[in-house]
Amino acid sequence: MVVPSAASREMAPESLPLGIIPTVDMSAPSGRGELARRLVRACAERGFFKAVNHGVPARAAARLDAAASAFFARPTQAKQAAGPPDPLGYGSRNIGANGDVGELEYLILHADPAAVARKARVIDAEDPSRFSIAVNEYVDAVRRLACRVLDLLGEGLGLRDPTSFSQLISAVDSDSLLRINHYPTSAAALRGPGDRSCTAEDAKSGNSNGGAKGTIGFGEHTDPQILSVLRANDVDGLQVLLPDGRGGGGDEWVQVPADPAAFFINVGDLLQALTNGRLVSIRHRVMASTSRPRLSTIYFAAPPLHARISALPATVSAGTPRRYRPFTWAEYKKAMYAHRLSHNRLDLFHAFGDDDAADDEHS
Ligand SMILES: C=C1C[C@]23C[C@@]1(O)CC[C@H]2[C@@]12CC[C@H](O)[C@@](C)(C(=O)O1)[C@H]2[C@@H]3C(=O)O
Ligand SMILES: O=C(O)CCC(=O)C(=O)O
Ligand SMILES: [Fe+2]
Repeated sequence: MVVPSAASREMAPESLPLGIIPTVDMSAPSGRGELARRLVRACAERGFFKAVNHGVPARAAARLDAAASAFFARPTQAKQAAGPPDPLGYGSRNIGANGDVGELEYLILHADPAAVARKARVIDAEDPSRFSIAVNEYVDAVRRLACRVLDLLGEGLGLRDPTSFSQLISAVDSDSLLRINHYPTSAAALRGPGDRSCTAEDAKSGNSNGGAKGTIGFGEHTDPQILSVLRANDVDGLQVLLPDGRGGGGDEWVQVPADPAAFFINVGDLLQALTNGRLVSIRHRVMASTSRPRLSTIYFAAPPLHARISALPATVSAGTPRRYRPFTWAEYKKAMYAHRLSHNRLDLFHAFGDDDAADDEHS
């Protein structure tokens, strides 16, 4: 386990070394070109970065947190009216439908305002529009941030159309989600009699319901979508797996120090496929805290279900043949829901020597 030093937490000018946890100043003090290059470096070498001066109003974040905290403070029975997750809705401990368990409760919402309005009726029966307004305002702000990041990545990668990625997530029928996770201090509050907590060792061995130390809040996985935009309160817990050679000495879990004013942005599986592996979808997990509850919100920026995901021409060459066969997001989602959280889903879509010419940039 690597705990970054205070120096690596400080904001670095765009040209300085990345550091274990790259920090990117989205106000572009060194110019747009430098910002685009730094984002590409961070997403290619780490798969994630911490965004500061990101432009998301603190008021939008505070309003959403207040609405979420009010929901999680409700009696269990009232919360269950918004579940079970199908896969949208309220869930507790069970993650997905394949036996994964974590020490959390959560809400998964489709980011579309009509879907939010429908769910708001059971989430805040007293004043559904209060909940919808908080979610819609927040989603608008984080979608804008995600689009800015994707456009800069498109520029930095030299795409023929640098807006190719952001177009996918801003389509009216985009399948983006908002997930709000609540990790209570007393995990026992979520468990029934006889249930045990899930440890890092259990999660590794596929048995996510064991005992002992190092309790897993949310087991290791990659995010399947294009880009994930995460914000959490001041409670640590998020860890990322730095692949061999990047942290020095083998794969290593790195603790990401909490910063409620920042966003933590990671590459999803689809962006790895669209860039032919140039940008990497990083494995991450959350360890449960024993002292204070953690509240986190993640916007998963996704394309429409029918979108065809195929490596963009700028990322395919004779020396770098296509790594994944083209697929639709609907096809990928089907595979993802059929597997455990920790499964390497992109492996299911390997091209195996198929080095056809790349498709058009608009998939
Ligand atoms: C075990 C599962 C939960 C998950 C769907 C899956 O079958 C595999 C991917 C999981 C994940 C991880 C990132 C997001 O939190 C999530 C909403 C997603 O899109 O993929 C979850 C899914 C879920 O909790 O439904
Ligand atoms: O709750 C968190 O901080 C991250 C959880 C996560 O990775 C996810 O929901 O996909
Ligand atoms: Fe995740």
